[in-house]
Amino acid sequence: MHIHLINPNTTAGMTATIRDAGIAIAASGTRVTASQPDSGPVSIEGHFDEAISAVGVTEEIMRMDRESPADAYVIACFGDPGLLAAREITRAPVIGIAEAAFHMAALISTRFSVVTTLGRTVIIAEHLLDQYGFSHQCRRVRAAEIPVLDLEDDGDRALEKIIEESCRARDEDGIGAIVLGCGGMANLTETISREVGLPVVEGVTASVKLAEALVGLGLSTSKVGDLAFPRAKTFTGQFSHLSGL
Ligand SMILES: O=C(O)C[C@H]1NC(=O)NC1=O
Repeated sequence: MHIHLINPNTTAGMTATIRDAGIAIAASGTRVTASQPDSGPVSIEGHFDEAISAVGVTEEIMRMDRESPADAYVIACFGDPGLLAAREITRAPVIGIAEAAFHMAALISTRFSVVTTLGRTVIIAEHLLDQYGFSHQCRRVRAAEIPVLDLEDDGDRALEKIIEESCRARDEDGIGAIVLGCGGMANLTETISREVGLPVVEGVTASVKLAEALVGLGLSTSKVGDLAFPRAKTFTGQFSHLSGL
């Protein structure tokens, strides 16, 4: 099977980190590819960045479905930008890394905390916890206070701060697991788990395994109701190419 990972920000180095983590966890019969939009924010650190990146996510899925259809798609940003829109435009399963990580964490612990990047994005994870129905199991969404691209540009310091915040969560939150709140943390799972002494759930790898399960079960996105393909209509301006889809 073919799983395609989409990094919604436009930083190729982070796409490579995401891709390598996906390849490492994939089953022997699974081919993992990855891409990022040509246009959009180099990092996603708030509501505005999320909104802009959602267009790039849907464009990437439409491009792949035209050129090299995947059996499943993963949106590899912890805000799950464009998730439902993406599910409308393809038959393949589409998994957001936050939703996947919450499900996996809930299967191995009764309480978990999330450690993400900047404090201003905490509310985004809190909104998703509420939307997906995991608020009662998540004790707290914490921020290591690192800009997203520090994961690429200042990795050692970023890792140190993520571990520090994860240890505070372990000591203060009464939890059994940690969820990593950024696609760019996809290569840090084992190190953080070893240093903190708790199971660590990371969304990219969780998504790949969930995608394998869905495809293996022969399940795809329902085209009945709200996730049916969009109603054909005229689009104007920079989106005119979407007319009549
Ligand atoms: O929301 C965040 O802090 C993390 C999110 N931003 C990004 O560019 N990739 C992500 O996973």
